Amino acid sequence: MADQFLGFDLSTQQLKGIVIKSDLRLVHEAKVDFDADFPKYGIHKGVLTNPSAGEVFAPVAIWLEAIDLVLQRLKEQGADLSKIRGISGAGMQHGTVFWSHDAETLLAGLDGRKSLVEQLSGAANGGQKSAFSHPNSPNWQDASTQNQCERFDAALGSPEKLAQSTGSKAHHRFSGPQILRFREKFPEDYEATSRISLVSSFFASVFLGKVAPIDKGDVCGTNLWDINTGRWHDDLLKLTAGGSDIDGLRTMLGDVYEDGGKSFGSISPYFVKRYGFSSSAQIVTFTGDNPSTILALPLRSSDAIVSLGTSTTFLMSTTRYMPDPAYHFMNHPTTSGLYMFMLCYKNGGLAREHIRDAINSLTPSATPNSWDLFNSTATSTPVLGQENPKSDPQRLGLFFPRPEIVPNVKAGTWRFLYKNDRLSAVNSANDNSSADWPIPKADARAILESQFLSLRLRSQNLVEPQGALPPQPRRIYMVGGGAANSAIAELAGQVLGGSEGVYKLDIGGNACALGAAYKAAWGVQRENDENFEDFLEKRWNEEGFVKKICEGYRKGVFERYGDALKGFAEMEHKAFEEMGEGKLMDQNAGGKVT
Ligand SMILES: Nc1ncnc2c1ncn2[C@@H]1O[C@H](COP(=O)(O)OP(=O)(O)O)[C@@H](O)[C@H]1O
Ligand SMILES: O=C(CO)[C@@H](O)[C@H](O)COP(=O)(O)O
Repeated sequence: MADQFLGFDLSTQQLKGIVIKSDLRLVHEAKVDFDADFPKYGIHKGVLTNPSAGEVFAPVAIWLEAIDLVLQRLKEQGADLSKIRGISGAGMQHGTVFWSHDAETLLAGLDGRKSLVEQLSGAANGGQKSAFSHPNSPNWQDASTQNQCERFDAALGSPEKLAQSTGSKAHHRFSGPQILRFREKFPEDYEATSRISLVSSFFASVFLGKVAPIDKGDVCGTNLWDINTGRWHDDLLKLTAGGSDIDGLRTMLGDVYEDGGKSFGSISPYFVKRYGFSSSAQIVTFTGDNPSTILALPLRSSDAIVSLGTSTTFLMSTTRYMPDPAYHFMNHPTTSGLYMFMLCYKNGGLAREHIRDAINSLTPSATPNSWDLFNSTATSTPVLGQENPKSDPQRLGLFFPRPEIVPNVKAGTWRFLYKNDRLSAVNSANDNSSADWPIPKADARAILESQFLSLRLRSQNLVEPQGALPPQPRRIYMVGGGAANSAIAELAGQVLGGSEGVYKLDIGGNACALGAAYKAAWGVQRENDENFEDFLEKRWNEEGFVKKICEGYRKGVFERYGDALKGFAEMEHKAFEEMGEGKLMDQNAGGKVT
């Protein structure tokens, strides 16, 4: 019987499941789209919001329903789940799930004749016992914890010190500030909580039939884990637990294991009975979606991944731990001594969609949701909006329909013309078009340039000269929903460079789920102490697995975008002065030109 492995990606808007063989080739894939498949929850783009408090959250019940549905869809496609020897998954970073005191009993006693949601979610079983002390999981887009973040940053003395210890300054979405707010806002629910999971360990728990440990990469998204000592940070636990029951909180969070390929045990009998899994299928540590994505490719130093999902993230794997409040460092999910560098933006796919829709609305015959007009408008607009680079000002904009993470500013749109070291604001109101900045057409190129300039500004100290070329990534790999868009890839190459070019994965639609499936295969099949990189290298098929989309570095163009970084950083400072949250811009966003 040929062994197969199952990988999942539980992201903002979808759950994707893929089956691979031992040679890493894809056999089946299926997905569940939360808005389309579960309209009864009233969600939009996967979440519910309470804008007055900055809250963004998702009912955990949706994810339970999605697990049953995606497995059913895999089976309908002909997947033989009895062949699966290992399962791993990726949960969107950084969400938090609160289990009730009944959780372990309910997880252990799941009946294969009933659905997960019926048995685990109190709301769906007529208010009977629920496995959750709170029905919702704060989503990574949540911005309700500014107060708690300030207390976290202050707890160790400064954002720099917190970043030095935990890999990041305090972030709204991280579990530490979220748990602190949860305890203060819902004290009874906190009392009713037995264990706390991240989305990834919640997801592993369902498959395992008991609450699973948090992964060593994903735990770095809590502001509670000391990366240097490899332990929970007592001072930060104390702040979160309110100075009282630190050991209680430590128990709620559980142990974290060094081995990212560790099996936590065999699959829950629920899945054996209901879907025909083998009872020996192993549940291998589930990690965050970003750490999982870096496992989908044999990343070399100076390679970068740009993930264009609901969020935009920029990922690199590095041996250098250089924490800074501007970005995140996390433990590599499989390999000791390596770290994941990450930048994460809330205003990714949805911000681009706003401009796409505004452009489509100018043409009554345009197909709704089509990217064609957005793409042709972006690529036909000159670099930085300058017909004549010598005389025209640069067009620079920030497009944040949601509060942003980098920089930490409230929602807003800023458009500037930059010339002779001076920024002049134009058209901040979206309906106020002018010849200097025609709205929405000029926005198409400007938003892409803006998103990639921000990545370039903040990653410039991590990239190295490539031969005779200036410092830049070697390869840029595009992943996530937006990787299907060749115009976006083109702009990524123009702004960020990439001495070998811009690439995408050519196997299946989802790097993150592939990374999880590869980790499951490694966890089960590795021989002795074989590390993940060697395991992948042996099976990697460069021609079959990746595809070059376009050139990266373009002489002259790359340098013009380099010149634009100064005005871009000044623009961010202006936006921060107007709408920033928290302390100094340099501490919050690292928007410095070096
Ligand atoms: N052809 C395309 N061009 C640009 N963006 C796209 C395209 N197809 C999908 N997207 C974007 O991908 C986003 C979804 O990304 P995906 O990675 O699938 O989801 P998730 O955030 O749930 O992981 C959508 O919000 C959409 O903006
Ligand atoms: O890291 C973060 C948020 O902290 C994001 O990347 C989320 O993990 C969401 O991922 P997508 O839904 O955009 O794939």
